[in-house]
Amino acid sequence: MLNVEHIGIAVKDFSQANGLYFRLLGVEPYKTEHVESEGVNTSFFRVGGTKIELLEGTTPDSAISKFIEKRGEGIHHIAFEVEDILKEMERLKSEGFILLNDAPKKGADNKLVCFVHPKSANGVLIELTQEIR
Ligand SMILES: CC[C@@H](C(=O)O)C(=O)SCCNC(=O)CCNC(=O)[C@H](O)C(C)(C)COP(=O)(O)OP(=O)(O)OC[C@H]1O[C@@H](n2cnc3c(N)ncnc32)[C@H](O)[C@@H]1OP(=O)(O)O
Ligand SMILES: [Co+2]
Repeated sequence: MLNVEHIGIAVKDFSQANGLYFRLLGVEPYKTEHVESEGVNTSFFRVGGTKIELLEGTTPDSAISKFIEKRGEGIHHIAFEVEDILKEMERLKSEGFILLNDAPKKGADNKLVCFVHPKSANGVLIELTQEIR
C-alpha cells in the first residue's frame, strides 16, 4: 500500500457539508463528480498529502444512503492507494480478507477501485484505489 489516498465521509446534505468543509479546511473542493454506478455525488478536498471525499447518496438503496440510515453521518471508508490493484486483491484474498468485488471497478477521480468488507477488517470499510494510467 502506498498511502492513504482519501477518507470517505458520508453526508446527508451535500451542499451544507461542502460549505462546512470549505470553512474547515480553507480550500474549495478540486472536483465534484456524480458516480452513477454507486448512486453517489462526491467531492474531493486536498488536505496535506491526502484527500477528504464527501459522499451523498442519490438513491435510497446506495451504500451511502443505507449507511446513513443505519449509523448516521460520519467516516464511511478509508481508501489506500496501490500500485497494482489486481496483485493487491490477490494478496488480500490470500490473507483471508473478504473482497466485495471480483474485479476492479471504475470509481471517482479517474481511479479503479475495489472494496474490502468491514466485517473482515475490524469494522472498517477499506477501499483500494489505483490510478487509471
Ligand atoms: C465514488 C466511488 C468510490 C470512490 O471512488 O471513492 C467510493 O468511495 S463509493 C462509496 C460507496 N460504495 C460502497 O461503499 C461500496 C462498498 N460497500 C458495500 O458493498 C456495502 O455498503 C457493504 C459494506 C457490503 C454493506 O452493505 P449491506 O450488507 O447491504 O448493508 P447493511 O446496511 O445491511 O450492512 C451490513 C453490516 O455492515 C455494516 N456496515 C455497512 N457499511 C459499513 C461501513 N461503511 N463501515 C463499517 N460498517 C459498515 C452495517 O452497519 C451492518 O452491520 P451490522 O448491523 O452489525 O450487521
Ligand atoms: Co472512496
